[in-house]
Amino acid sequence: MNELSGLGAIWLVGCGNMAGAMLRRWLEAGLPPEPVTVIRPSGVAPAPGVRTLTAMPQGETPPRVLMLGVKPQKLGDVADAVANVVGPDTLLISILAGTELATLKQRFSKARAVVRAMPNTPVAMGRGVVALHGDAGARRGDVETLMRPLGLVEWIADEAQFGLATALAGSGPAFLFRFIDAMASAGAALGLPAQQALRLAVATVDGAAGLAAGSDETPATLADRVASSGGMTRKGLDVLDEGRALETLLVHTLEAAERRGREMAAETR
Ligand SMILES: NC(=O)C1=CN([C@@H]2O[C@H](COP(=O)(O)OP(=O)(O)OC[C@H]3O[C@@H](n4cnc5c(N)ncnc54)[C@H](O)[C@@H]3O)[C@@H](O)[C@H]2O)C=CC1
Ligand SMILES: O=C(O)[C@@H]1CCC=N1
Repeated sequence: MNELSGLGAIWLVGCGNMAGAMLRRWLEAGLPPEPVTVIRPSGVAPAPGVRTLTAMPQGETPPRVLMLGVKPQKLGDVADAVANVVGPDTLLISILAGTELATLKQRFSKARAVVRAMPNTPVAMGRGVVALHGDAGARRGDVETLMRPLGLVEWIADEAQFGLATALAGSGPAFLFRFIDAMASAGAALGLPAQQALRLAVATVDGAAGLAAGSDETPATLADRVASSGGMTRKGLDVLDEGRALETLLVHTLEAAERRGREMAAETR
């Protein structure tokens, strides 16, 4: 039996881009659709066989797993209905950026365990990242069973670092998409046909990421291997490295995202 099929009833409250990507991957990885209930305003099933409702079911056994997948700004809209359906056997997982564990525990005090999960969109391919924080207790194994098919799973022990992990890995795909665009635009600005530059940029980032992921060498060593002595690449690296230009830009980028996470934590407290 697939490990995912033993998890019991799973309810997803909100199923847009992110929760939808997680669900697609779970189904692909062997989660049967029958135990899944999706609660979403459209009532449109995100996948065949998944029970899809426009409002929280009433009078049913509390789910074993309930995942909150709405925007943080919508937490207040769904919180009372969710609090009414969680039970002492429910593992509550929140993918809301910013919203703190203490806020979730206070709102959903009946839940057996409360965990924050921060996925990113490549989970749709099983090549994402899921950062986790919380007191899963005896349900830790269930959390890991659920998240493992999505990609790299990392527990973040200190919640103070969860916002940074969110900025790096949760928001990270967006920053990399910008990087791909910037590489392509630079190539086009200097004379390559735009579509060809984009194809080259996407394939280069894909291949380089695969090489970094599959290698025991550090990215710095891999970069040195590309940069032949006295060759072209070193001159390009010198531009990125001058005054730590790229690193400084990324520090500012992560800081800005993390700062917004802290604001959202306060807004949902
Ligand atoms: N998009 C991303 O890459 C990531 C998003 N997140 C988190 O995931 C959550 C959702 O983000 P997205 O999927 O991007 O947004 P989204 O807007 O695509 O999804 C939110 C869904 O919630 C539904 N919804 C709104 N009100 C509802 C209600 N009262 N009851 C049930 N469902 C309701 C909407 O119809 C929508 O489908 C956010 O809290 C965000 O912080 C976390 C990690 C990455
Ligand atoms: O932008 C956001 O708030 C969420 C968190 C990580 C990715 N999307």
